[in-house]
Amino acid sequence: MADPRGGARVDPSPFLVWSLGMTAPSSSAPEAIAGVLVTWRRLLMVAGPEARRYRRAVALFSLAAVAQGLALCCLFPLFEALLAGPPAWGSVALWLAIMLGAAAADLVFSWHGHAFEYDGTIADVTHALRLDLGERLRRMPMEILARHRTGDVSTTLGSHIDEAVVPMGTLSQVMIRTVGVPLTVIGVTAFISPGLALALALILPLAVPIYRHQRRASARERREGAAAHARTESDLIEYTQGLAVLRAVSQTGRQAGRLRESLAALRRVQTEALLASLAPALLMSGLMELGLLAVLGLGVLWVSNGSLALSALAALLIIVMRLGEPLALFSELTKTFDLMEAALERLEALRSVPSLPLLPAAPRVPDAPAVSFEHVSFTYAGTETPALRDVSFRLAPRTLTALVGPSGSGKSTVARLLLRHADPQAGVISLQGQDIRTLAPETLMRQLSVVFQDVHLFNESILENIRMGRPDADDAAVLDAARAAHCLDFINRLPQGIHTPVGDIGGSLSGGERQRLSIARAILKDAPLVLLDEPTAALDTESERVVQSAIDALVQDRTVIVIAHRLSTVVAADTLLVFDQGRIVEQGSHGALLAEGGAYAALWRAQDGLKAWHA
Ligand SMILES: Nc1ncnc2c1ncn2[C@@H]1O[C@H](COP(=O)(O)OP(=O)(O)OP(=O)(O)O)[C@@H](O)[C@H]1O
Repeated sequence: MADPRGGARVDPSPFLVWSLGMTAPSSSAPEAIAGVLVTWRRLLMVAGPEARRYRRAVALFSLAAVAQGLALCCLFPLFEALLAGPPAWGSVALWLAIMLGAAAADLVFSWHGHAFEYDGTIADVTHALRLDLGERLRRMPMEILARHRTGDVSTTLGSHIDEAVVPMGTLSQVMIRTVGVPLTVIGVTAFISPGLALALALILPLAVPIYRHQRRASARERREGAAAHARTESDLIEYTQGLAVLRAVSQTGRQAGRLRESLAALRRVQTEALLASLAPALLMSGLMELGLLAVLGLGVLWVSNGSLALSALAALLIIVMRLGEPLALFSELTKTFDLMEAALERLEALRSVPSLPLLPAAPRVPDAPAVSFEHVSFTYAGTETPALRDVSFRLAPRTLTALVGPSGSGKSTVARLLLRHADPQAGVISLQGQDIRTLAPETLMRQLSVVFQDVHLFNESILENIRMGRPDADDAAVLDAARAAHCLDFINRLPQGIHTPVGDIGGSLSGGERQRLSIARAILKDAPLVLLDEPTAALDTESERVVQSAIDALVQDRTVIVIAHRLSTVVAADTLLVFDQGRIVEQGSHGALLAEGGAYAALWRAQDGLKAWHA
C-alpha cells in the first residue's frame, strides 16, 4: 500500500495493528505507535515527581498480564494429563500447582501495581498537578490568560485533572491485560499447535475495524462534548457572575436563552454519542464471540482428523472464553480512555504556555528616570495592528504624568506592559534604570501600586482585604491606611466594623467605597510608583470628592501615572502624554499643549463642548 506521504509502507502484522489500535483511532500502525507514545509521555508528564512509581506500576501490570496468560496456558498440559488413558494424577497436581502459582503471581503483581492508587499516590499526583498548574497560572502572561474563558481554566484545574489522573492506574492495567494476555497465550499456543496460534492471531484483529469506528465516534464526541461542556460551564459562570448586570438591563431572559441553547447542545451531543458508541460495542462483543467460536470449530475439525488432541481443544475452550473478558472490559472503558486523552491534551496545552522570561540582572543605572519606555512597540497576539508603535518617554521621580487620548489609542496597553502582562515585541521598559524583564515578578510588583476602576474584593474581612496591600502589616498599619484613604467613616457603620466579612455585605458597598478600599490597599503597600486608571471616572460628584482626597493622600511624594478619561481631572499633571493610534503625538503640560493648538487642544475642545452640551 502506498504511503500518502510518499515512500513505501510496510504493512504491520494484524495482531500488532489490533493491539496498538487499542490506544488511538489512527489509520496506520506507525500513527498508532506515535499515539501510544504521546499518551505515555503525557501520562508521565502528569505523574510528575511520581513518574517513577507509575512506570513501576506499569511494569507490574505487564508482569501480571504475562502471569495470567501463563496460568491460562497451563490448561493445555493439565487437560492432557487429565484426559490421558488413566489420568496422570501426579502431572495434574503439578500443573494445578503451577497454575495456582501463576494466578498468585498475577494477584501479587496486580496488587503491588495498584498500590499506585490505594496508597494515596494518585491523590498526591492530582494534588501536585493542581499546585503546579496554579503556580503556572500565576506566572502565565496575563495577556494570554485573559484570552482563556474563566470556565475553561477552572474546568482544566478541576475536572480535567481528575479525568486525566484518577483512571490512569486502572486503565493502564486493563489496556496492558487486553494486549498482554492474548499475546502470551498465542506465544505459548504456538509451541503446542502453530495452526491454532495462527487462527487466534487472525481472529483477534477482527475487533480492529469496529473498535476504530468506536474510537472515531467517541473522538468526535470527545471533541464536540468537550466544546459543549466548556461552553455550558462558561455560559453558566458568565450568567451567575453577570446576573446583577443582566437584571439591570432586563436581559436575564435573553442570556438564559443562551444558556438553554448550550444545555440543549450538550444534550444533543450526549445523545448522539450514546447512539454512536452502543452499536459498535455490541457488534464488537458479538463478532469476537463468533470469531472465537470459529476457532473452536476449526479445533473440532482438527480433532476429528487427528491433527489436534482433544485435551488441547478442551483447554482452548476455556481459554477463548477468558480472552474475551478484558476485551469487553476495555471496550466499556473506551469512553473513560477518551476522556482521559482529551484531558491530557488540555493539561499539556495549559502547561506548555511559556512564562515570561527572567533576564539576568544588570547593574542599576545611576540617576535613571523612575519609569522609561524606549522605542516600545507592541501588538496583541492574534491581531495585526500594533497597539503601541515606537513609544518612548521618561518620567522623573515624584512627578504626575497623565496618559490621554481617544479610546483605543493605547493608554491601557502602556499600563499592562508596565505591569508585565506581556512583553513588548520591541523596545525596553525600565523602572529606575532596571529593565523590568530582569525583575522577579514579586520585586516588580513591590515597586508598583495599582488602582483600577474595577475593584476586586475577596471574600474575607475588610481588614484582610486591605492587608493584601502588604501581608505583613499589623492591624494598626491597616487602620492607618484605611483612615488615610477616608474609609473609616463607612467602615465604622458596618455591623462588625473593619472585621465585617465582605461576603456578608455583598454588593452593598458603593463604587466610591470600593475605590477607597483599593486606595487604602495601595497606601499600605507604599510602593514608589502608583498607577491609576482614573478611578473617579465613574463616580458621582460627592464620591468623587472623597475618593479624590484619598488619592491625594496616596500620590504624595510618589511617581504617578494616571490613565485619564476626563481631561479636567489632569490639568495639574506635570506632563501629559497624548496618544493617538498607538503613538505619542504630543507631550507637555496642559497649558503648553493648549497653546500648541494640536491634538490635545482638539480633545480639550471636544470634551469642553460635551460639558457645555450636558449643561
Ligand atoms: N487583549 C487585547 N487583545 C487584542 N487587542 C487589544 C486587547 N486589548 C486592547 N486591544 C487593542 O489595542 C488597542 C489599544 O487599546 P488600549 O486598551 O490600550 O486603548 P485605551 O487607549 O486604553 O482605550 P480606552 O480609553 O478605551 O480604555 C485598541 O485597538 C484595542 O482594540
